Amino acid sequence: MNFDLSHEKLFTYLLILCSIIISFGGVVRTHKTTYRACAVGRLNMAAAAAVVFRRNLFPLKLGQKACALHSSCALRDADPLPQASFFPPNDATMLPPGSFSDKVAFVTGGGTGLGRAMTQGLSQLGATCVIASRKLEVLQKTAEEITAQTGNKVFPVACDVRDPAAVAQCLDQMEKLTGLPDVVINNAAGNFVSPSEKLSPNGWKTIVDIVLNGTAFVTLELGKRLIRQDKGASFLAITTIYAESGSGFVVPSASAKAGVEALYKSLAAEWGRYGLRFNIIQPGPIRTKGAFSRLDPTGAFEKSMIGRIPVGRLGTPNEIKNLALYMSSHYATWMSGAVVRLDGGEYVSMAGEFNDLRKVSKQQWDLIEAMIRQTKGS
Ligand SMILES: CC/C=C\C/C=C\C=C\C(=O)SCCNC(=O)CCNC(=O)[C@H](O)C(C)(C)COP(=O)(O)OP(=O)(O)OC[C@H]1O[C@@H](n2cnc3c(N)ncnc32)[C@H](O)[C@@H]1OP(=O)(O)O
Ligand SMILES: NC(=O)C1=CN([C@@H]2O[C@H](COP(=O)(O)OP(=O)(O)OC[C@H]3O[C@@H](n4cnc5c(N)ncnc54)[C@H](OP(=O)(O)O)[C@@H]3O)[C@@H](O)[C@H]2O)C=CC1
Repeated sequence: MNFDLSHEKLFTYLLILCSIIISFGGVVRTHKTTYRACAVGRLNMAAAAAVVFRRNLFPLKLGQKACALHSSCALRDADPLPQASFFPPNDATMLPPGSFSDKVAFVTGGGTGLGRAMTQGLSQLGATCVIASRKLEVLQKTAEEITAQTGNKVFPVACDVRDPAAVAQCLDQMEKLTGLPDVVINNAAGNFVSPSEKLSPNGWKTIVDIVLNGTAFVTLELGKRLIRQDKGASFLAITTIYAESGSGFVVPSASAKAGVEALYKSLAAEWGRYGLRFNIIQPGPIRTKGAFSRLDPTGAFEKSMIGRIPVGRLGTPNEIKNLALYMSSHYATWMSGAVVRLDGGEYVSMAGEFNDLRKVSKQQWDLIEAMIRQTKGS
């Protein structure tokens, strides 16, 4: 038998062996600690798998091997590009204090990630907020933290937006707590990367139910109630840049987000007469736990993602917050049916036929130019 134990392979086998030993070590310990130790072992296995996966996709250069021994290093955030120093994110809240005084805001998925940042901003500017999603404990923690920070009340309400009856109950609860909202942000979403040939009908349905049906249930139910009470409001939906282009490997999300955009543009046209306006933000990649754990779980793609963003870095939740606050505020009452892309230029950079020519060096350009000039008259 021919064992080809190159340094690379030996290293990988050792890593996996260590992980197995650690997880086995956990199992033979006392009954009470078994679960936690197994979980640690599983995490090590996952980290080892991530390292192996990433190394296969983007082989490490010599001298970087020691880094791969540590899982946190293997999954380390990718660095911004040099030009990012021209474009530092400004996380300060942009609108004047009190911009949302006496306003009520309803944010789905407001307990985490971008939803949390938008809720924090609305609350800081005076709004009373209601945040809704499935995990009440997560919502409660966020609500307590933001309320303590801003002094304005944030109410957590458990709600699975896939269930229209649960949505109606959640809005009943909201009406009792705060009355109907002035600002609605449909931010809740579900997503995962998967080859489409591996998608089950329920996998498809789960994403489309959260993203498209969930947004529709919340928007239609709230819209009807607002119309009945003759109350105006601003609706904002958070979609994504690939709602426009489509994208492989996230096909249910792309399809559902495109549906959300059609829903919002249609209602902007139909329900303006009731004092309701509808707008859309398409964010580019922003590091949140919810998104990155499902869309880049190994960390292998972050560097290439940053590489195609002209601004040279990922976005921040606060950048989305500032845009969302403006679009939801009384400074933007003439804005309806708008789709605003906030992505550091990633969309146009991926779309342009010749944009890869960025990689051509000065010397190569001299050569190319000479070749083109030679064609004169031919
Ligand atoms: C890197 C960033 C760059 C760009 C970002 C651009 C856009 C980002 C868009 C986003 O939306 S990011 C936000 C992501 N956040 C979330 O997804 C949070 C909520 N997600 C969840 O709760 C789960 O991930 C969920 C969506 C799977 C829903 O959880 P639930 O418990 O309701 O579902 P199940 O676990 O029961 O699964 C339902 C169904 O789906 C199949 N499935 C689940 N995961 C996968 C997978 N990875 N691959 C294939 N299929 C999957 C699962 O097997 C079930 O189907 P079956 O019943 O088995 O047929
Ligand atoms: N981060 C990014 O790079 C990008 C994000 N986006 C969009 O931004 C928005 C926020 O994403 P992000 O903050 O990154 O990710 P998160 O995973 O942190 O946010 C998703 C939120 O949706 C809630 N949610 C999921 N399923 C349901 C459900 N059935 N009912 C009610 N709430 C639900 C989750 O709460 P819970 O689990 O408690 O239900 C969670 O708070 C999403 O619309 C996403 O598509 C778009 C482009 C890029």
